[in-house]
Amino acid sequence: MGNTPLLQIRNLCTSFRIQEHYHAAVDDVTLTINENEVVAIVGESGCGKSALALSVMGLHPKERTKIDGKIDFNGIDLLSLNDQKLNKIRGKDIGMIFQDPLSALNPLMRVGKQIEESMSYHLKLSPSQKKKRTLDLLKQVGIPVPERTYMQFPHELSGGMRQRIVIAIAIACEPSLIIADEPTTALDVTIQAQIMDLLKDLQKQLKTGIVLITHDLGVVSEMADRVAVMYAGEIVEMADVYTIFHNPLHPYTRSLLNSIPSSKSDADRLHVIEGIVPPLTKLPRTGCRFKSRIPWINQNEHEENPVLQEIEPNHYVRCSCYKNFHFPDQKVGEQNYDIS
Ligand SMILES: Nc1ncnc2c1ncn2[C@@H]1O[C@H](COP(=O)(O)OP(=O)(O)OP(=O)(O)O)[C@@H](O)[C@H]1O
Repeated sequence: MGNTPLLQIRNLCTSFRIQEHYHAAVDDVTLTINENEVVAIVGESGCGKSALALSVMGLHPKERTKIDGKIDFNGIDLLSLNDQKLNKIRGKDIGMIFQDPLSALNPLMRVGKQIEESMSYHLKLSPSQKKKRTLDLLKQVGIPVPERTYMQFPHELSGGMRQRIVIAIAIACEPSLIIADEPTTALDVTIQAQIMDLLKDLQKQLKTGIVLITHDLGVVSEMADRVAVMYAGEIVEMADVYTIFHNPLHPYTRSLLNSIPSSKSDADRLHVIEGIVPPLTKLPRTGCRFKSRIPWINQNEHEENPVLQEIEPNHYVRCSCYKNFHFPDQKVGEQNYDIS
């Protein structure tokens, strides 16, 4: 993992127009992804993960979206680019992998041609060079008989195989950054693990930076170098993956960790905070946004204007409510996570 910044997101606010007002789904997010680094963005549904990713890729509908802040990719200010210039970067320098491989692929085009198409747009290769590279890519993403799959249509492939094709397209131009938004959510559990293993291997080979968006902390522990935990549009905790798993501080992070299925005792399951992320129009915009989900905590434990504070080197937490936080059936200071 290098320390050269690849993507620098500064004070990003992404707001959507709902009726006549704009509501921020991403609210003042600052985050850096270094070269060859995997940064996971985690949080429940509706916390703003996809809104953040789509902002980086410039894929929000312009007429209903307002984006403020700065997104710097390799020294290029992405927010200042028009679609034509963004298209030159998307798919070439930034690869994308979305949740649903079927909707990411063209149902009417053979798999081989789809991979070649992305290369045609960005690379100057002869038809035979493109075909050779496509077959190599199919092999690289674990397709057993590349020559056959080259000629197949997406509907002839399983979900896992389709996601492998999407990954082949994402890496076709050897991007320095991949944005993977819930890359395995739509797949069977056994296939999920295979796809994550593939992504992990490719990341090591290609030394690509990855923004990995997921609500699955199991996936995070396998793959991420650093983790940003988002709640209600804000980052509430950010640290390296070891710290997040061994010394989580924000109540929301502690609760998410206890919601990981497998190997959790019944007691841990109790320590999962009830409720959901409020819809955009009902998000609290002042104070600690998590306050309403932990009503048993004394009001004066929360800060009036919580900001992300670096409480130890490279470990950031928002709001002082983490300090004396406990789950309802716990004593203050009692840990609910495995620190072995
Ligand atoms: N284009 C849009 N117009 C209006 N509201 C939107 C739009 N896109 C997202 N939202 C809202 O913004 C909030 C954040 O959504 P987002 O999709 O980023 O969440 P998420 O954390 O990625 O969740 P999921 O895992 O379900 O995709 C949600 O309340 C969502 O309803």
